[in-house]
Amino acid sequence: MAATTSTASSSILTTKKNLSSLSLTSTNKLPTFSPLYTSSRRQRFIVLSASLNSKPTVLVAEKLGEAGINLLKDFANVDCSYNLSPDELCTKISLCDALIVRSGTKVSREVFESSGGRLKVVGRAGVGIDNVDLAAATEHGCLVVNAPTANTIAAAEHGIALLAAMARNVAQADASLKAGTLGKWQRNKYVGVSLVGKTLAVMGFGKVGSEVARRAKGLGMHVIAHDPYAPADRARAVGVELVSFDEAIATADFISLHMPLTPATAKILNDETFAKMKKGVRIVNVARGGVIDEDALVRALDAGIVAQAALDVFTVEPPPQDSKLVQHERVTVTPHLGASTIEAQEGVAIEIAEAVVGALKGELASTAVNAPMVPAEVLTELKPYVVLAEKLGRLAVQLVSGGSGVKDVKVTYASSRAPDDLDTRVLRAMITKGLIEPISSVFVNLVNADFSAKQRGLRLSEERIHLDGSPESPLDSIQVQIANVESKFASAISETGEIKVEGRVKDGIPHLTKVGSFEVDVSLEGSIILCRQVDQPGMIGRVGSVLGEQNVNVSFMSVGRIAPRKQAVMAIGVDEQPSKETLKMIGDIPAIEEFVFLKL
Ligand SMILES: NC(=O)c1ccc[n+]([C@@H]2O[C@H](COP(=O)([O-])OP(=O)(O)OC[C@H]3O[C@@H](n4cnc5c(N)ncnc54)[C@H](O)[C@@H]3O)[C@@H](O)[C@H]2O)c1
Ligand SMILES: O=C(O)[C@H](O)COP(=O)(O)O
Repeated sequence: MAATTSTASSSILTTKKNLSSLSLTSTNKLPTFSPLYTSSRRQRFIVLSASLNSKPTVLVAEKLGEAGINLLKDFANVDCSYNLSPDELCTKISLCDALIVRSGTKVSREVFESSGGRLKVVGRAGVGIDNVDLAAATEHGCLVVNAPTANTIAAAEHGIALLAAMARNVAQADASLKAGTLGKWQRNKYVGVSLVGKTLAVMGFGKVGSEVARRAKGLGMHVIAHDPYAPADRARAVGVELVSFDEAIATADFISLHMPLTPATAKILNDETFAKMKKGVRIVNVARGGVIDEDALVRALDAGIVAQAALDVFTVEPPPQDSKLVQHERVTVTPHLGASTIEAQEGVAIEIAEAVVGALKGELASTAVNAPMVPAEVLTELKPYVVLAEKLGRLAVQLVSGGSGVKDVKVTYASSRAPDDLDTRVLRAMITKGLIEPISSVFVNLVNADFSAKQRGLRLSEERIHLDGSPESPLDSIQVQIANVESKFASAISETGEIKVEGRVKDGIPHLTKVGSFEVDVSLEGSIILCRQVDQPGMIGRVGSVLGEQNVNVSFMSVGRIAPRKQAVMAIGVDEQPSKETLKMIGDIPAIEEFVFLKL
């Protein structure tokens, strides 16, 4: 097994890679829904341990399409409670496993804190997740999923509708004509501007922005776009030139906003940027109100820099009745209707219901927002290694003697695969779970593993050893070492002074293959007793008969020794937890120098 040691070690604290999702494992605190790991041969990544008739509860806090509600009802108890106050939401949430919202509900830190750990998934029936406190969700191990595609066309169509309506004063002329006895036939007042040949700057060339661009080109407009992250080939495919922010705003006759609201985009249109625009520019916003400084927009309208604006979204929704912006004669407004078509709402409802049900079942969510997506085929391949990783973490931490804080953990993956071909994020998260859960009441899952480690001051570094050989299986072995601690089983300390456990997957079953410097081979099912003894005939029989007499079923036994008749470590897999008396009887066998019982 010629090995070339390579690749960087990465710290769990400093890595930029997000954690991968998403085992919805839980503590036993949940009365209705409690997915747990199983160590049976028919192992699934996640199983639901709730009794068959106890369904999870999903709170739908804003109107959701019928098809989505029906999908949810097939799997869960569904509570449709619309227009809850923040306090009512916080009260209800402690009884819910999942929450579904649109943009009208603030899912604040208080909501996660009030859930008492029961809330496992927040589903945003739409794109924007700026109303969900993502940091709080992650800290509470709550997965956030959205429905990013089903309302794209509706939003793009609404953008085009506002663009055309604004250019031709449709809303203003309509209001004027209908204004009761004062209604006027004002043909001269509402002369508009043409779209054809005008330059439209699409700010944010993502899903909605590119669909708006496509449609605007169909209207004969010259379309440019600004998006620092958009690939050039996507823009080329639509026939759009990507330009800088300053060029976009300085050359556009029309500006259409399609970026998310982030700290970088908040109030991106402000006094300074309005001043750089062409006099008479027209602005459409179907993205988020917060990307415009609304007071600055009123000033720019009054100064004649901005001729007109058409807004579907506002910093505060609904905006105040007396908002100067909403009441402005040259501003067209709609109450956040971008996604509100029958078709889009049915689509969004189905998309989010499927994502939430999938997440509650413990399946991978492809629309996870606060956890990276791991392709299903990668996860399928890694499944037994995921179990191995968690169990090695559990074993290693149980070997630490009480009082010594676990801070420095090194994980070594030996693999014939190239580093780029092996995504270890899931494994790292599961080792973290294994390390933390046996010594705390914290519930660790793939969403909050990095955060939980950081909170406890746990530094986990990773190293890859590249092996020669066929890269057919993803990993040869995983080794977990805990430095700067003492062990309650001295033989677990390696030559270099760390607690060391190593494991492999054999025929799909995780095995413990090394403890300290001793080679062992015991399948990681049930629990394990490790004994150190002076190697001599009859030891297996003696320990085996104590366990047999006490009705403890032995599933596996293996002895690793330095040399014949020298010290040896015996690893015994047991199905049941031996009583204290049984363990004492093992300890009393004269040749046994030390032993430890470890729960998997
Ligand atoms: N009014 C509505 O009802 C409605 C409906 C759907 C979407 N939206 C909103 O529209 C926006 C776009 O949605 P989407 O589905 O196209 O999202 P998307 O993620 O597909 O696209 C957003 C694009 O913005 C780009 N971007 C990020 N920062 C930027 C910056 N500083 N400058 C320029 N571009 C930047 C991203 O690279 C991305 O390409 C979101 O804010 C979403 O919430 C509103
Ligand atoms: O981000 C979105 O998906 C849109 O703003 C739609 O929001 P809504 O679901 O509240 O209509």
